[in-house]
Amino acid sequence: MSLTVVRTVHELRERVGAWRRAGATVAVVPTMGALHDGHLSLVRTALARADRVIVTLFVNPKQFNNAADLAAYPRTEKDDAAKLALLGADILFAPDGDEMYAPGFSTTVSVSNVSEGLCGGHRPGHFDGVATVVTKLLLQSGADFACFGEKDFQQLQVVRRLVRDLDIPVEIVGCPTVREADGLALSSRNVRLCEEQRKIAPGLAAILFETAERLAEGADADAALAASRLALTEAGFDMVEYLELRDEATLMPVVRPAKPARLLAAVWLGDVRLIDNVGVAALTAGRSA
Ligand SMILES: Nc1ncnc2c1ncn2[C@@H]1O[C@H](COP(=O)(O)OP(=O)(O)OP(=O)(O)O)[C@@H](O)[C@H]1O
Ligand SMILES: CC(C)(CO)[C@@H](O)C(=O)[O-]
Ligand code: BAL
Repeated sequence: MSLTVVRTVHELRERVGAWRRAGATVAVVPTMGALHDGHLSLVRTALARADRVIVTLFVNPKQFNNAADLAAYPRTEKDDAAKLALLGADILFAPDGDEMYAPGFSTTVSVSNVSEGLCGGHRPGHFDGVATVVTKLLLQSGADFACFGEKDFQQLQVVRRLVRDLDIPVEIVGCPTVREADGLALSSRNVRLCEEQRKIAPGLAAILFETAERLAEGADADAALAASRLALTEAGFDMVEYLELRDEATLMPVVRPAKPARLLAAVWLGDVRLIDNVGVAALTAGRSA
């Protein structure tokens, strides 16, 4: 089967309806394009889960709180389609702005609690934009499965929450972060790093993994996080936007990881913002804080 590029919700529904009548299951992978191996790992997971796979490509203006970031976002639809055809995805759904948000569009999906703080605290309106477009993509595709990367960990929890709260009949599949050989999490924004910044960038993952290990061994969280902030600055990052330890499921702040936790960070190199996160094993009863 070859890849079909679909531009309208009407055509998407027609095609999915035909698959359904033939008894096929469907997975969707929402993206903003500029596809790299991180995205492709989501597509592979989707192909393994379902008979048919839709990849969506929409650079969603509602989730950008910074006009320059939106303008600089890479757009490479032709290359993206070629990669997806090679992998065996069935549909690339790439609507234009008016198809997604018809004139007069007035609805916002807003998820509280998990979307507060972290990226939500620093990108006002971002998760309202994400929740609104993801809700639309899930309803438009009617998929049984939807794959999201753990690289955007808070986004994954926001999506899990909205699907539960709105009774959308889809299983959310979280997929592990794909990294470069030096540990840097793949991201469409990495191409904007200059040579010097690219050398500094893997320091983020290295420091997160080291800190996670110290926390799992019972190190004092405040002291460990303060040391890591300093280490990030010394490594050459221009700004540490946040570095926090949160409960893995609720994203509430934690001081001692009695349950599985996540260490999440956002840092800046020049005008490029990088995010990453790693799991922190729960302290066992025998370990002291
Ligand atoms: N390195 C990665 N490993 C696994 N999944 C990823 C990775 N990078 C992105 N994804 C996932 O791909 C999906 C689409 O993400 P998106 O198109 O925003 O790509 P991105 O590389 O994260 O771009 P950005 O520069 O916006 O962060 C999301 O579910 C995201 O979590
Ligand atoms: C989920 C998403 C495609 C919604 O626009 C976007 O936030 C992304 O690419 O992670
Ligand atoms: N990967 C999350 C999309 C964004 O940064 O807007």
